[in-house]
Amino acid sequence: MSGDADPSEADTAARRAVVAKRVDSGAADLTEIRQLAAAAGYEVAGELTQTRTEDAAFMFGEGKVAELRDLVRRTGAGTVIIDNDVGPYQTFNIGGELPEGVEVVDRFTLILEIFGQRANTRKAQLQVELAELRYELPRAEAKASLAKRDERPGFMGLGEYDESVERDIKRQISEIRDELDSIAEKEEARREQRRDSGFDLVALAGYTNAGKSTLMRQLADELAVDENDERHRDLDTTAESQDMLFTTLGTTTRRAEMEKRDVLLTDTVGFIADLPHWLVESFESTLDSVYRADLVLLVVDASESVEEMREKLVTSHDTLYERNEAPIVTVFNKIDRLAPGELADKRAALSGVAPDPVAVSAKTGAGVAELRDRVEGELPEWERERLVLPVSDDAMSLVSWVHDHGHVAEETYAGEQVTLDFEAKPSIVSRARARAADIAAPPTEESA
Ligand SMILES: Nc1nc2c(ncn2[C@@H]2O[C@H](COP(=O)(O)OP(=O)(O)OP(=O)(O)O)[C@@H](O)[C@H]2O)c(=O)[nH]1
Ligand SMILES: [Mg+2]
Repeated sequence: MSGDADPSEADTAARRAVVAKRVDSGAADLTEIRQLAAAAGYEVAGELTQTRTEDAAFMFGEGKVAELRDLVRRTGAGTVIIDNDVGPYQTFNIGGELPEGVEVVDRFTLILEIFGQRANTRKAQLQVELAELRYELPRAEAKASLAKRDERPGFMGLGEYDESVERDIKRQISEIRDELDSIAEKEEARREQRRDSGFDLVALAGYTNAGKSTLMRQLADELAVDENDERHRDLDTTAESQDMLFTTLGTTTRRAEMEKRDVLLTDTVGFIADLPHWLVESFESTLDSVYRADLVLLVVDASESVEEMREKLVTSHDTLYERNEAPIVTVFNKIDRLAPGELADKRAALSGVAPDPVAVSAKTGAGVAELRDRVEGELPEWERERLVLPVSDDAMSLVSWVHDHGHVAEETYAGEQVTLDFEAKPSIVSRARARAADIAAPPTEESA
């Protein structure tokens, strides 16, 4: 290609990619990396796999790298995406063997690229920046120490690296952490406030593409409760959601319609297997709404094979295991895509990792009513209380407060008295009792 190709053509070439993967043994599976590449907006023009032990210099064997170069030439790809943890020197070396200007991207930079494109809130942007810096840090360290020891004079061709680069990265990391901490504190305060108002907090969790956002639309009211909602095209019921990984990056909260309980439902970022710790940690607070929920709905795509479902369930449980405090209900989604009998077989095969799952189709709405019942059944128990109050303005305001924060079974008026029979969270019941006591025997001037 000539150097002065028109920019849009150059752009198309850059988005055309070859995907490659090396495994130590067995056959390399490119399904996921292809999906990730598509999610980042690449067009996959070729693929290459190799089964062998890792080559220190090139990741692949040298012959394979030559094959890769030919494939890149043939397809006119501008990017090579490698589904391995490629070291900084390996990236540099592979790049040196490829036609001029071809970029080498590894699995993690690809995921970061997707996150970067989807980050539409301050928090998500900070998290992406943090992950990028944490990816960069060990590379800057390696470059700095190499430059210092002057072992590889030619290495400076990569750019001038010294310790100030490293120091700068560390300073930026600590600034971003501080800002993320203060965002997390505000979110925690908001969660507590919502709990105090009688809401139960339910979080949707699960592997990316399981159908969490689609299920959210089935369960939620029209009313949005988060200020950044309008930026989530996810929630737009008219938008046809795509079969894509990581469509949701931030979290969104909406009220869900339940029989008795007032539920706030939060949609979250999807899990994915094999993420390096620095990436998981950068997005940790995204999962706070899962860890701190009253109930977690763990959504899995039941149209996948039993093996895939098991692997994803295990990944999800691993992610939840350490920090999660809430009970978990497993939801088998996409049952509209199952053959007769398939659901029963899968239930049986997965009973060890998913005891008693609820089966739904977020698309058709099948099973969603059962899911609502199950959510109400699994939420922490409410307390029952009966209050008898003299009819007054204060009593009426308490009655409407109880309606807002709990479920009133009976409200009867007899003479000058109102009897209120209701259920609510224990904390709500005790506040109602205290207010009722004040109404029955108003505090005197001195004690007020
Ligand atoms: N056939 C069928 N497709 C579904 C169902 N639920 C979701 N989908 C499709 O599955 C794809 C992913 O759905 P999403 O709701 O975006 O998945 P998600 O879990 O929010 O994904 P991330 O936001 O990437 O974590 C979309 O193409 C949906 O239309 C279902 O019950 N049946
Ligand atoms: Mg989603």
